[in-house]
Amino acid sequence: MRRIRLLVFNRALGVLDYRVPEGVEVVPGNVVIAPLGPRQLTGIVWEPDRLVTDEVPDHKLRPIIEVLPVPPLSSALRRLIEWTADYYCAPMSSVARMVISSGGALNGPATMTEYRLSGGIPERMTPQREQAIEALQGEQATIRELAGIAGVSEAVLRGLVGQGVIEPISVAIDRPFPPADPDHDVPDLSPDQREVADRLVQAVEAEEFAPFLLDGVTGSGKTETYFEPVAAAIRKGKQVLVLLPEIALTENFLNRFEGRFGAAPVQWHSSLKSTERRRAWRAISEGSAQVVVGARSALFLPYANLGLIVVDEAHEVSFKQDDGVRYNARDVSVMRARFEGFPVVLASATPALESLQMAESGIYEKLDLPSRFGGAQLPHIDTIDLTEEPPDRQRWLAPRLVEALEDRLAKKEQSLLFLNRRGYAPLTLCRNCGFRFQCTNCSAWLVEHRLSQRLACHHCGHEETPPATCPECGEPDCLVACGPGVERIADEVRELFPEARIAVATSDTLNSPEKAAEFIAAAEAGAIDIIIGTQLVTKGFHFPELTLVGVVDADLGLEGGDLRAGERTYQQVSQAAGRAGRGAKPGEVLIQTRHVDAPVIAALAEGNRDAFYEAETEARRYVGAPPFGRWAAIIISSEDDAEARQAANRLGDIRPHVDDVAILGPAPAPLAMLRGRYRHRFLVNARRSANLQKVITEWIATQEFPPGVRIGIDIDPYSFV
Ligand SMILES: Nc1ncnc2c1ncn2[C@@H]1O[C@H](COP(=O)(O)OP(=O)(O)OP(=O)(O)O)[C@@H](O)[C@H]1O
Ligand SMILES: [Zn+2]
Repeated sequence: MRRIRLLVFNRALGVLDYRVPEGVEVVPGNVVIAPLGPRQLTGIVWEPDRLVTDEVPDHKLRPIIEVLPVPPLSSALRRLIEWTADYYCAPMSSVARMVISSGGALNGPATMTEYRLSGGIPERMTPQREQAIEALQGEQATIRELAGIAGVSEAVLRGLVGQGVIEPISVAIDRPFPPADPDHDVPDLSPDQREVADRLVQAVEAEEFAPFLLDGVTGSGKTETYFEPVAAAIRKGKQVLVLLPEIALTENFLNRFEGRFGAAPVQWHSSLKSTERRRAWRAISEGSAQVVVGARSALFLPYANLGLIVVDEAHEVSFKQDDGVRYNARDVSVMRARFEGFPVVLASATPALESLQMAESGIYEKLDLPSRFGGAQLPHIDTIDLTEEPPDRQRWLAPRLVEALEDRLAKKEQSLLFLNRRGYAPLTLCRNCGFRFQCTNCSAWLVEHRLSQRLACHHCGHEETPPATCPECGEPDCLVACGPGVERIADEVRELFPEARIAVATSDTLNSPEKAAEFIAAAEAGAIDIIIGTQLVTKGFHFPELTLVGVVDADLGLEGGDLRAGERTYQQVSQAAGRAGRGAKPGEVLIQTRHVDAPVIAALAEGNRDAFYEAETEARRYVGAPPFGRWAAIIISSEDDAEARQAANRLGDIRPHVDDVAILGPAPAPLAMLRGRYRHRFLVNARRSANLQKVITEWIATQEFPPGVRIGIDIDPYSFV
């Protein structure tokens, strides 16, 4: 009688015991199918002593149905799942689901049908058929892809299939990825780059846990530098994961990767088709995927043989997941490297204070690239005090910034205007009665998007068409836009410089890898004079002709009760500034602000990074914020406000009184309603000595909540809404 314990992908079911039938081999980490009533469920075999459950007597155990044909999850990965669940107060099943993130991959090898020319000739030739036959010589793909290649409709090709001119071929879906060649095109590194690269290569060869902070100024060539340890890992037959914060960056990265290694890496992100997902998942789990580049979700995949993780732009907020398992991929990367015993590189020009602190206390090894590659200079930075040099009425660009733009246009150089606000205007109101357009599901204003002619909520995605009359007072043509978004800045630029070629770059306009690639190609080819963009364009891009960066509103991020506002502003503005003057010509940055004396702005203006970090460190030490203490946010939400408030108050009444842990609240969350749910919040501030997770889990566990109430726990939060 062999009993096994399963972690199943259903939080309510949790942990279940089963019997292994005669002749079936099972080891911990196997993914299996088991019966539950009339249904079937998927589970992972776990060590029984690490998962507690009420034991079912032997005679009641049902046999599992099948062991799925995928490699068992390694014990290191199982430990990572446990650690992540514990640290982020999340159910293990939810973490495990991020590992098994392609249902299709679990079913073993599969085939699909592709088509190619058979050599036959159609009974009747038409111009389109002729065109197709000519274009498809030597091609093999799906009908849809072939239609794209030939520039004819799918119907034309189906007609040719009917006549046997095009024939179906069965191919394995999971065909191998082209191999990367570590010696394909090795760059000449600068002496600084060489030193850093050598140290990292050495660490890869040592095959031991080693965390690095690669601290290099914008344009220092961090990518070329970390490609060397990537090459070293490939030579050793180890897999590599490169995490990028944004899908828009992938295209740029892919080109550089292909140039260096002669083949594209394996990609992992949310826009993959399900066949691409399963192909990638299987290659990753079997070890044939050498280098994977992906968004944060790539971190939990079951790599057979990982030997290096690089987290590029490691300070980026997008590594933090804000729903489901609220993990930070930067921090979990370090844990994964530790469990599996390999180096991890956090690369950034503006590291998180936490990362710098780890380096200072000797836990991370710090590697520096203090100057730009190829002799390019860091840009000259200046502030524009909007209280002294204001723009004209209903304008947002101060005269000095307009002059600078004009100057670049005359010199045929590129400019970038950075404003971290999508759409046309963040608020629309009625001139007659003052009515403000608000989201019906959230306590947030609707943002006008003029290009797509809609009012949109940036929190829940709710959209409306702007009405012709005010919904409150019925007055026609009375709506006014308040404040600027990037679209409005674009209008202003168009009016000022009708001849300029401009591009708006946001997640609305660059919403697919193809569109991002098109934008990058146009910008690199000098086909854009002025780029107007959100934080999306501040990271990673390298446009050599770009010599002017205008920060339209540096104060924007400083508003509100965000505990990380200072750091985020510093990072965003420096990253934006970092796009200027990366080529031969020097760069200039103009920062528009109303608070020239604010420490962040002053540090930015002086280009004095240390001053900013010192001030921020002191401020954090004073309030016990990370890295000196820890924060957690607990959000209690319900569709019924009274229910949410009562649940929060009851929880508040029984709050634990523990040394070193302060529990603030409950209070309505800054975003008091989100997606139709009312939200009340506790903020927990703990010293490092306290066991924050234990205090929170035990506290929450003492209460039963009505079914409509949800409790969200966010450890080390980045979002304070
Ligand atoms: N050793 C090298 N040989 C040739 N070109 C290089 C080398 N190192 C860097 N470059 C080039 O210099 C430019 C800047 O490098 P890269 O974009 O990697 O900088 P970065 O440090 O990532 O900057 P950021 O933090 O701003 O993204 C790129 O065009 C890159 O191809
Ligand atoms: Zn909304």
